[in-house]
Amino acid sequence: LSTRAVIDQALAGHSTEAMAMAGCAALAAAATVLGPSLETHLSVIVADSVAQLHLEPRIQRFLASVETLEHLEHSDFLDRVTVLDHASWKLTHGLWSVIDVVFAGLRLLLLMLLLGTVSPVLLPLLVAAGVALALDQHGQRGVARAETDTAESFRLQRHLFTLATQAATSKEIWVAGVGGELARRQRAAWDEALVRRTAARLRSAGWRLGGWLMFSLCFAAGLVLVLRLAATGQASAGDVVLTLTVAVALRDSVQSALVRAGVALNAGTYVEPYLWLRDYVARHRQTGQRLPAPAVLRDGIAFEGVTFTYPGTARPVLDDVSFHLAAGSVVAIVGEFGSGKTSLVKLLTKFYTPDAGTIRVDGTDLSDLDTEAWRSRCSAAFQDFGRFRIRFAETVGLGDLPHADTAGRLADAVAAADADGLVRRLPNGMDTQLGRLFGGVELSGGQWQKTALARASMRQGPLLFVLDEPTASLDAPSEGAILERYMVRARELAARTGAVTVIVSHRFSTIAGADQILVFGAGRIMEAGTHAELLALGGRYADLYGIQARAYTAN
Ligand SMILES: Nc1ncnc2c1ncn2[C@@H]1O[C@H](COP(=O)(O)OP(=O)(O)OP(=O)(O)O)[C@@H](O)[C@H]1O
Repeated sequence: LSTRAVIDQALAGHSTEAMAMAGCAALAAAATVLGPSLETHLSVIVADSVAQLHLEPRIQRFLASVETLEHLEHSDFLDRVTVLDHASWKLTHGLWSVIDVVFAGLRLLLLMLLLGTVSPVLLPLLVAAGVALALDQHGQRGVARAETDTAESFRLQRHLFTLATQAATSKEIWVAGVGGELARRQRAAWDEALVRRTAARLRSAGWRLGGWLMFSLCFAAGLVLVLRLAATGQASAGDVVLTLTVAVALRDSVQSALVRAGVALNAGTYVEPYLWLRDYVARHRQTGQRLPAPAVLRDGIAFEGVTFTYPGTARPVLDDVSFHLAAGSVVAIVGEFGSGKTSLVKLLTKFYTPDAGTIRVDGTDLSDLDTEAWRSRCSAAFQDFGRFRIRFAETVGLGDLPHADTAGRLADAVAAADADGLVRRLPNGMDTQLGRLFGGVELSGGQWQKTALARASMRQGPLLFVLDEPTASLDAPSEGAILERYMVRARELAARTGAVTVIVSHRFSTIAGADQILVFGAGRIMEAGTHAELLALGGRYADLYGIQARAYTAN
């Protein structure tokens, strides 16, 4: 507007007005340069703080508040988590772009009003710009769909990449010489995802190009019209300059609106999984009032006709299983690989719910107990134990967060896991940072297992103490020392809370002292009794025990 006024006033010989208008034009130009730069800085600051401080912890809290672990088997859940991985910044930045789009729209509207002051015939250009935007958004939606649809291939590619680059797995890959094959599979998974994503992006570019061409043609026609108006004296020289200036600004504005709309729409790719996840968690969070866990166990834990099948599979891994774990007892579970031992432990810790039958804790259905309250009375060391690369004291303290800083508790837990010698060898003792990734000390498999055992020994009053293959990565002297300590600990816990200690093991030497031994086979209990009773029975347990005993003797 100022530019048009400068030209028209100058041509009319009004130099003072022309100077004043030139000043206005300079101010407007300065604002145009400063505004976007300030906005960019502000958007980065806001996106960073919202993403890191609020969104990522929120997504983690979502995931942590699902009652069971069944969701980890659902591919639609995993697809969304894959899309959301590292996406919080993009999501926040994208949402900021929605504000940008609104302002870009207002700017477009203003430009069109300016054109309207030259001739109302130019106004339909706004419709042309709208159509161009709509075509662009249509293309972007296709890209978003392709990203969600190919999330599984993408996940496979990431998984294969991680396998090939992590120290633990790359050793096996190196020795087996399958690096090339894994790279080929990784490439195939990546290609599959990339082909669909690229096709969607090319289609999207086509829609964008088509829309922009259509708009450019309309604008060229408008410009011809203004020139003809000027030729017949119905428009001034200032009008022609205004139309040309707006032409350039309009082109930039439409392009910027398209880009911003693209970013905002891309945020939609992350908004959908985020909202889906939020709804999923709301549906699967524990609802209603549940019963507290008992203070002490008096009767014990009973499985009554329990059947369980993993989600998405057909065959039950536990099939109509019934048994009683007496309060205060040490129960060993043995059986062949894949016979359902760990699955049983997962049901006990409420990671899954049975399809049929009931698990009772002192007569109360486990599903009626408050999940968090029950888990807070469980201690467990799993065979696929976590390797938490933080300070040694912290990795142990995670087992009982309220007492993570209590030196006495930590020391007892370390002693229970026979890890005192390990701590003495660490350069900074309990304060040693673990993991080479963070400049700390890397532990061996057995040493990591000891940290898991120590973590599981932190709680002083569990009702259920689970040791799933507790000594699989340990040498014979450590195994002996640890089992001796855990037997003592089991008796102490039994006296304190009536706790049941469950030991899952393939090593029969580790379980001979148990009060009850359950022998599993194909998801059912084949035999049950004490070591002496089962040997006298001369069945499966006696066979397996005999094989192991002969192997030890031969060694
Ligand atoms: N998350 C899962 N989804 C589907 N099937 C599973 C899952 N976890 C285990 N299974 C299957 O359930 C069966 C029982 O597995 P489980 O881990 O309970 O056996 P296990 O007796 O503990 O075996 P191991 O001695 O090898 O540890 C196996 O056939 C296994 O393939």
